Amino acid sequence: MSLSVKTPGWLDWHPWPAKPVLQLPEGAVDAHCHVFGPAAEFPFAAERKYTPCDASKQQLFALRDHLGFSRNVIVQATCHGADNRAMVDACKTSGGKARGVATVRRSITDQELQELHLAGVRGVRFNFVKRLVDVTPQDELQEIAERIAAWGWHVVVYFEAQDLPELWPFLRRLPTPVVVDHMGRPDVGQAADGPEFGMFLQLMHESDNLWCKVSCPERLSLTGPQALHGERRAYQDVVPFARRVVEAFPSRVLWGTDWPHPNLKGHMPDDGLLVDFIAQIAPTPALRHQLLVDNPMRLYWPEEA
Ligand SMILES: O=C(O)c1cc(C(=O)O)oc(=O)c1
Repeated sequence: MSLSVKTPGWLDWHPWPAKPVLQLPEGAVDAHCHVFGPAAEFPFAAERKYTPCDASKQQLFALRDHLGFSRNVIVQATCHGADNRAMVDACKTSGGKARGVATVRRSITDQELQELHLAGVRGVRFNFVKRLVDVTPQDELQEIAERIAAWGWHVVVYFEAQDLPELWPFLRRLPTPVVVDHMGRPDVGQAADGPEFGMFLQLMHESDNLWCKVSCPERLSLTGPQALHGERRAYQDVVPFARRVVEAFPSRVLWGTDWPHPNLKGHMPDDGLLVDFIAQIAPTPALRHQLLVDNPMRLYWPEEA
């Protein structure tokens, strides 16, 4: 795969997002976003499944300020494999306003883990989405989870709803807090109170250590409307799913923009309108304070929470 040729159909992040109408609470955290490269400085991994556009830390921090967030949690994107340099560089130069989630292999040394911790990393990501990665065997992941538990870190998992039954025992065994990306990617064509999403909610009920990112409506939505052209009540079909989780587990939910939105080919949302989506899923100031401030601070800046 060539270094600089974007994957066909790739949509670049929105260049001039609206100002959100929703006033975010003081200290709000964008708890899921990425940096891509820039490729000239931080080349993408040889084993990547897609080649994105560049999305630098400066561009991420400008978006943070524009949208009204105070901090970022930068999640290692799969296009960088287990080379965490771009994410680490962004965390280190953020003036304490960014923390990170890394991808590591079992060969990582204790000293490397310590360096990641000092840079601001507080979690590792395990990815089970086959279009994004060659999935790592569970025994290797378990070993990594046990090592990072000693650092007080947590595990972030990305999987698709149909894989939950198979992953269930593994998720239950993890010794750390476990954060599920993008609600475990439910099929929102099914009912929010139907069996598929019910299984995910049951896992949350049974596992006090399980957290959920109620993010990525733009990926999950089938019928929109899209967060574009001033639409401030976007992705109506995702609302019942996210709202259920927020209301049932208000102290174990996180939200993030997912900027720069890897692998979107249908439409690229306006991030300002995406922030306004939050008002639909966390309708009260108290719920929004938990979602955007209290919860991410407990997980990523516990010394300040
Ligand atoms: O659904 C995706 O394509 C996607 C990809 C990545 C990544 O490549 O890291 O991260 C995400 O949060 C979502």
